[in-house]
Amino acid sequence: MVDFTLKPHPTIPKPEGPLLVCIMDGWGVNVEDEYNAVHVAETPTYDAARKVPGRFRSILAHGTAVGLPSDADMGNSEVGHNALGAGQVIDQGASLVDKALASGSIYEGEGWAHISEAFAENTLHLIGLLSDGGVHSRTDQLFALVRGAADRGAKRIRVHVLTDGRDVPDGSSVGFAKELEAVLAEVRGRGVDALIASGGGRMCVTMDRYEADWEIVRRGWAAHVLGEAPHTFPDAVTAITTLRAEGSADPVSDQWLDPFVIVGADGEAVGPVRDGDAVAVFNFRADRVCQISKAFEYEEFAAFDRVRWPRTRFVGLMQYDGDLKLPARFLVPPPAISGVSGEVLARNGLRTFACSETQKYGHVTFFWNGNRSGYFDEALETYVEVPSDRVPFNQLPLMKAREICEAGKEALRSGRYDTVRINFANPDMVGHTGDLAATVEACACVDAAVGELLALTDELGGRWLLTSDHGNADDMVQRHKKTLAPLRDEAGQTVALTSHTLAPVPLAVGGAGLPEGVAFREDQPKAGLANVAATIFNLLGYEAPGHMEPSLLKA
Ligand SMILES: O=C(O)[C@@H](CO)OP(=O)(O)O
Ligand SMILES: [Mn+2]
Ligand SMILES: [Mn+2]
Repeated sequence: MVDFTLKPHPTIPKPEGPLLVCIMDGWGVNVEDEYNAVHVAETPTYDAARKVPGRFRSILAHGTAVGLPSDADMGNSEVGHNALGAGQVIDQGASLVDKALASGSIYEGEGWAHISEAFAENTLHLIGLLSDGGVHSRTDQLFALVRGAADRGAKRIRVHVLTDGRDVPDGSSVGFAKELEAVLAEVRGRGVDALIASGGGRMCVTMDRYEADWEIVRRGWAAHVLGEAPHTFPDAVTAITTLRAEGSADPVSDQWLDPFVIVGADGEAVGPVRDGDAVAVFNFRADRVCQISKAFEYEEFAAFDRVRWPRTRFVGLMQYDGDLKLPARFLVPPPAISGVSGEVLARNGLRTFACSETQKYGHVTFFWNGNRSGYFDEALETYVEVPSDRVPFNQLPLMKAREICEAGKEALRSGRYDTVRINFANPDMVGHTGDLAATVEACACVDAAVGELLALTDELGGRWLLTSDHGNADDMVQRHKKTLAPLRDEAGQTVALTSHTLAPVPLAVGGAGLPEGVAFREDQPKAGLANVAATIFNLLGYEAPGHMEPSLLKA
């Protein structure tokens, strides 16, 4: 049972001004070389914070420290914000799916029973991100599901693939498509009619998030469900290699492949979705599959014209939104995240302001609150979303940092909030483009905006905590596994790294209202993101709640 009562801290008094909590998304602490955009950028705010003895350290943001299956797993926004907001290390989706596959329990639940009703007479469609990145999905889990369905009576399987190049190297989607083809050939050998049916790049097709651009989802619906796309191909490997060479994005990459449909010798799409079919989304992470789930599941739906809405047996690999019960049926129960800091604050009458731009809006609200889409107490909380641009973000590395900064300042000045929580998306979203120069600019923009927020917090006699959710901008080049030397292509150019990194992230505290003796303790060298929530309670003048990982402050 969670005890929600907050007790005053014995030595740290409540602050006179507000507490600013600032997340610089994708800002890691890493080797300081020319490929580290954080290091290359002009960052006077960050540099000053780093110099204060006892008030700067790094914390772990990847692997088992944040509930991922292994320490080879890079961190990501979902697990990062879950850990930051909950103050607990929670077994995350990827781990839960691994366990359910290993024990076979995935085949015993209501979700599997629901889809397996369609196996004898209809088609099972599997839709999701095709890579081993482990952020949204993993190919080994997809392959297990294909084989598991074939073993359990599925007669016809169609896979709809979203190419990655963001959590894994650009160009790797060809290899993943080949691996999937081999698994499908294997089950065809057992008499199952199994094919890849459609696909497209994850940033262009289906995997929009937080309703940034429904057109992305509409393109996916057209390809997966209606069997319609601007490009048709006889197979997925041909589709991906051809579109990589000739697609319409500039530059074309796995992330931005146009939608495509696989057609048979007769020119007909091999796998549109029909009434009575089963559809399973095989991503475990929620944000980028909520919208496609709504399109399948909701009878009332106005986001785009579906043209045709097949009545399907729909499941998610997990339930993606517990408040919305979306989707109603799922293969693996999602992590139970309770006693999160947002709820503790609300139950104690403390007032919260949270803000980011669309791309990260759900990160500082939904993920922060343990995957809950609503408020704990609307009277005490204000959430503000600044609409994101709809361009590849290296074109506009400033993104919405100015608008977010202004919204944050207004909230700080208003005196209406005990905590003001801000996420700056730039280092992460620009880092994912692989464009080093633009990412350097992104880091500088964020540093400047953070500088203004810290200065105002000081002026108001407040306190601040500066951190991140995982690395990204801190390493922008793919490296030789052993020597760590940058990889180069045939032309001698270094090969960009578009993914997150395994780097730890900064944690800095300060503010004119922070009593002098407050500093980080030295006995928690392995601390991670889950230690931040308790630290925040201390900064607010309270003892850390007992169910959370310990605070990192001594006072
Ligand atoms: O863009 C995303 O979906 C992921 C990377 O796959 O990034 P983040 O975890 O930072 O949201
Ligand atoms: Mn992130
Ligand atoms: Mn990211």
